[in-house]
Parts: sequence; C-alpha cells; structure tokens
Amino acid sequence: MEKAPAKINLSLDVLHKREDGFHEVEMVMTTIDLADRVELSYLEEDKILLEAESRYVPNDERNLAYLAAKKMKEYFSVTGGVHIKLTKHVPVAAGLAGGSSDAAAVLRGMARLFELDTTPGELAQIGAQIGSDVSFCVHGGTALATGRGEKIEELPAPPPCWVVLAKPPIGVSTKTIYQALDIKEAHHPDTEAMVMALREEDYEKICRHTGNTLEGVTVQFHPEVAQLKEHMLQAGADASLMSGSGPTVFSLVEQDVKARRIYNHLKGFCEEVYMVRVLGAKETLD
Ligand SMILES: C[C@](O)(CO)[C@H](O)COP(=O)(O)OP(=O)(O)OC[C@H]1O[C@@H](n2ccc(N)nc2=O)[C@H](O)[C@@H]1O
Ligand SMILES: Nc1ncnc2c1ncn2[C@@H]1O[C@H](COP(=O)(O)OP(=O)(O)OP(=O)(O)O)[C@@H](O)[C@H]1O
Repeated sequence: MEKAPAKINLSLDVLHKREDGFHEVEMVMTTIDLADRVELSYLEEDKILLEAESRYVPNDERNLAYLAAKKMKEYFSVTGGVHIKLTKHVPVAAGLAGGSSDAAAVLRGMARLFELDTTPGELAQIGAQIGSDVSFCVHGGTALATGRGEKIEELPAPPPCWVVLAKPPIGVSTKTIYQALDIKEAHHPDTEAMVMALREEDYEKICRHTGNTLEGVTVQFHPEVAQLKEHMLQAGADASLMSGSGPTVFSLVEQDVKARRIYNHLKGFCEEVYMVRVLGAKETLD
C-alpha cells in the first residue's frame, strides 16, 4: 500500500510567463496527514486496471494514476499488468495536489512491485511529464519547488502544528487561474524569508511569510475563498492561506484547543473541513 498525501503551499510566487506557456514559480510546499490510499498488485493480463472508489475521478487514461502506470510500463518496458485500487480521501480539484500525489504513489509503487532499478530523482523526472506537482509528490516532505514546479530542493520540515482546511463546494481549474493572473499587479510573497524561517525552525516567522500570488485571482472568481480566510483568522488562526490555485483555504495553528475551535467554527458553514497534522518529513511516505 502506498500513501498519497496532499500538499499545501506555505508560499507560492509566480515570477513570469515562459515561452512554453507555463509559468516560472517559486513554491514552498509541505505534505499533510490527509492522504489517498493506492494499492498495487500484479495482473496476469498485460494491461492497466484502475479501480477508483470515487465518483469524482475517471477510471481511464484521464486519471493521473492510470497515466503514471502507463508511463512506467513504457519507460521501463515492463511486461505484465497492474491492478491499481485507488481510495480517495483528498478532495478533487482543490489545490491540494490529490491527483499528482496519486500519480507519484503509482510511480513509487510500480518501482517496488516490479523491482525496477531506479531512483527517486528518475521517478520525479518521469513524474514531471505527468504534471508540474508530481515531482514534489515523488519526494514528499518539505521542499522548495522552482522551474514550473519540477525542480526540487529539500527543506527542513516545519515545526509540528495543526492544519485546518476548508474546501468550498466548487472546483477550480489551475489553467484558468494562471491565465487570469496579472503578475505585475499581484501580491508576491518573500520566498527567501520563508526558506530561512524553515531553516531557523521559527514557527512565527513561517506564519508571517505565508503568501500566494494566485490567491487574489481565485478570490475574484470565488469571493467565498476570502470569506473563509477571514473566518479562520477571526477564529484565531496563526496564519491562513489558499493552497495552490485553490479553492481550499488552510490555517496553521499551534495550540490543540485553538485548532479544534477553528474546526468547529468552520464546520458551521462549510461541509468539507479537515483538521490534520503537518507531516513535512520525508520518511512519512514509507
Ligand atoms: C498551482 C499548483 O498546484 C501549485 O502547487 C501548481 O503550480 C500546478 O500544478 P499542476 O496542477 O500539476 O499543473 P499542470 O497539470 O502541470 O498544469 C495545469 C495548467 O496550469 C498552468 N501552469 C501550471 C504550472 C505552472 N508552473 N505554470 C502554469 O502556467 C498551465 O496552464 C497548465 O496547462
Ligand atoms: N487520481 C486523481 N485524483 C483526483 N483528480 C484527478 C485524478 N486523476 C485525474 N484527475 C483530474 O485532475 C483534475 C485536478 O485534480 P486534482 O485533485 O489533482 O487537483 P488539484 O488538487 O487542484 O491539484 P494541483 O494542486 O496539483 O493543481 C480534476 O479535474 C480531476 O478530474
């Protein structure tokens, strides 16, 4: 069984648009204890069989988990089939990289199942062909991601804390948000300060430097994102931010009692609320 944890962006800065249509980014990401389950087993027949226990995701090549298995079969000339059982817990199209993490879990799982001679670095390269967030998900832990998100530099985990997440009942298209972004007008977080804060294990400094260039864009389409953020801050969150291209908003909270209070407060007007721990360290994927 492979765990496929969700990620949050502690900071996300968009630098400029590239010639290939993607944007150059600087993101600090960390994994959280909210994960899908990915179970892999051999199939006699030479095919990929995906069983996704969720009505929100497809069972065919459109599923990033299926695509990951296809890429692995091609790249390593694997003969023999694979059965993938995917149990979704991470909300879909939420800014939490659920699909990317499933794909990464399949890359790791196939390497293990077929005893392939590979490295996390090589798997991350294969992952980059599937999506910009897949490389980070292959490594897990906490990292600075640059390029279009595929260049990964490991960072220390944040100090232990709670993460309270609220996902409004809407899906957001990452492409639409990037397309609507006005880089000059947008807010840009201080990535270097965030990296330093992690290295210094300074929780308050981490909270102070959270920021997401895409947040203002998503808020224009979905004002409820700003409302959720405001509710979290009013209820006592140490920091509150939209993750990825949204629409999920999360809080960082040190004290148990406060985290519980924010969770209960949010539950009053949002169906999907989660209270989990930040994972942040690499070994948590095993
Ligand atoms: C918003 C984030 O999730 C933050 O972690 C990522 O930047 C997006 O990662 P992702 O969902 O894996 O994105 P992809 O599937 O690679 O790309 C979806 C679309 O988002 C836009 N995109 C994505 C990443 C990037 N660095 N620049 C972009 O402009 C492109 O229009 C692309 O067609
Ligand atoms: N295994 C999967 N799990 C979730 N969504 C998937 C999966 N495979 C394909 N998809 C499709 O990908 C789209 C985005 O899914 P996902 O949940 O990864 O978004 P996200 O959390 O916004 O990711 P990111 O933060 O990387 O932008 C959805 O439209 C969904 O149908």
